[in-house]
Amino acid sequence: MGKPPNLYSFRSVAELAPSLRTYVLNQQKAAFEHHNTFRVAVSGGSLPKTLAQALLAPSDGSPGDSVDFTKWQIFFADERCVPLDHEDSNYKLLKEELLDKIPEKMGKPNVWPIDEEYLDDVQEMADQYEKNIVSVFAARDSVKLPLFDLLLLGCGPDGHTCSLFPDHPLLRETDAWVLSISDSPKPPPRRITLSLPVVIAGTKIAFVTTGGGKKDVMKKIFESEEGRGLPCGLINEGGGDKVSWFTDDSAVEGVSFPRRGSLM
Ligand SMILES: O=C1O[C@H](COP(=O)(O)O)[C@@H](O)[C@H](O)[C@H]1O
Repeated sequence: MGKPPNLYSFRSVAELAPSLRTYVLNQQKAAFEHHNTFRVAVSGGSLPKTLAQALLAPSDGSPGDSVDFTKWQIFFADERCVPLDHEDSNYKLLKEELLDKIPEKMGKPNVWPIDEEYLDDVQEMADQYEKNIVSVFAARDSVKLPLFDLLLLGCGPDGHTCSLFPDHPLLRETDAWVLSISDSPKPPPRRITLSLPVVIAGTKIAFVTTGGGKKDVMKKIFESEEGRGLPCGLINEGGGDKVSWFTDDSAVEGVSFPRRGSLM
């Protein structure tokens, strides 16, 4: 591995949110300068709530501290194959936590939910979702990684991220960009997910991991060989210092190298 990932720890989610905001806005600025659009992949789970806390906070008025959702393309890093109004839907979660709360003056992002037409065919769902991503970027033949300017990810207590689970054969997939899974160990079993190479190729990758329920897996990921082989560990390994972890103190209790506080 080249340079190690960045690991930032804050006393609370309330203290983490402003730094996550600054980080996301820095990536927004870089992406706008590069291609006048911001291509983001987001996870479900605990992430949308913290993300909303970061992005919906009032601007401090300084140049650069403003979210321009009109130029955001939001995809799902993974999605459960359920209707969009189902309790398990990552889209529903993001909608309720963030999208529905965006004030008019921040503009509306372009959001890419799964197509419910393919709920009965999880592989077709994955293929169609990949086509959607490609449609935003051009024809697949001419599209090269990285697809995303920023991936905003969670980390499950077992070290999974997106719907990439420990020891699952999907971790070895290197061809397709969007994969299907029918045996997810965490319910619901049928899902689609970005592949490991797509995640690792992201321009920037941020994990947001909070709460004492994550401290054992965090210690594993950052301090053991076994943890380095977990999906989150593989992203640390492949992404190096493109990867930043935003955690609260309880999630990294006993982990040896978190830097406390603001990253700026
Ligand atoms: O099932 C999932 O879990 C992960 C982790 O969720 P968290 O609640 O522990 O943060 C999430 O990132 C993923 O999008 C979701 O489908």
